[in-house]
Amino acid sequence: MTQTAQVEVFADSAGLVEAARARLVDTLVAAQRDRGSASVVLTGGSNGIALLTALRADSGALDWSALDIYWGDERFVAAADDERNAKQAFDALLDHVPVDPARVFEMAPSDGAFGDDIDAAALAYADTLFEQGDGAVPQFDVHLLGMGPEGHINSLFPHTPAVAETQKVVVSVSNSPKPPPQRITLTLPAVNRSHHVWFLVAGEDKAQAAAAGISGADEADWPCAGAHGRASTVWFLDEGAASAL
Ligand SMILES: O=C(O)[C@H](O)[C@@H](O)[C@H](O)[C@H](O)COP(=O)(O)O
Repeated sequence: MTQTAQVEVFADSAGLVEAARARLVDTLVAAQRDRGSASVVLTGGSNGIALLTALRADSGALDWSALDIYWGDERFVAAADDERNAKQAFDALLDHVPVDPARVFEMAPSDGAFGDDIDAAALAYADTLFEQGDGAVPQFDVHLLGMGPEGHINSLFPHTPAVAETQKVVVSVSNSPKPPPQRITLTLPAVNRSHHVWFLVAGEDKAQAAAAGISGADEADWPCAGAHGRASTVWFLDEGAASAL
């Protein structure tokens, strides 16, 4: 069932990142205690990566070896390209903590197993999700989301086929309005399998999108409005991003 969004406002981006870090550790540790393992979907962007840097410094009682790690979207570039969300995540965190490599599920790069066939790479990620979820997208414990000023989340941009997708759980995007143009992204039906969906949003330029997302605008206009966790939807905002609420 979709819950009402919770809104948490902090003085600055450092404050929201630290609050999200602490709550993420608590949520994942609780899932590991209850089920033996936990799962998280990572996001790119400055706040998403700052959260990973913070986790490297303090991950409390989190058992890194019992954590499944996914990505909500990826720039379809070469594996070594600094634009790649996964590369940034390895640099900030994953190269420095004892994750189980078999539990880290990256989207393919443009020089990987599928070469430049972005549709095959997107299909392969859907297969990975179905394998891990026994035939359905896993019910992720936490799906983290950054957000652009026009309300995009993952690589779901306003008024695009990707944000309107209702069947496929992973799609390719070949003309992203924000570079790089080629991306792979989870769709809203996949995001919305998550127990918790948490937005990490800072800056006054995001205020209108945050207000639209929180008040339940049309997701074609504001893709952020279409993402909901089954147990919680939390907006971690700084004062600038909260200024239009
Ligand atoms: O290429 C992209 O699409 C961006 O990386 C984007 O998805 C990012 O996550 C958000 O724009 C939030 O970014 P900030 O956290 O830096 O505001």
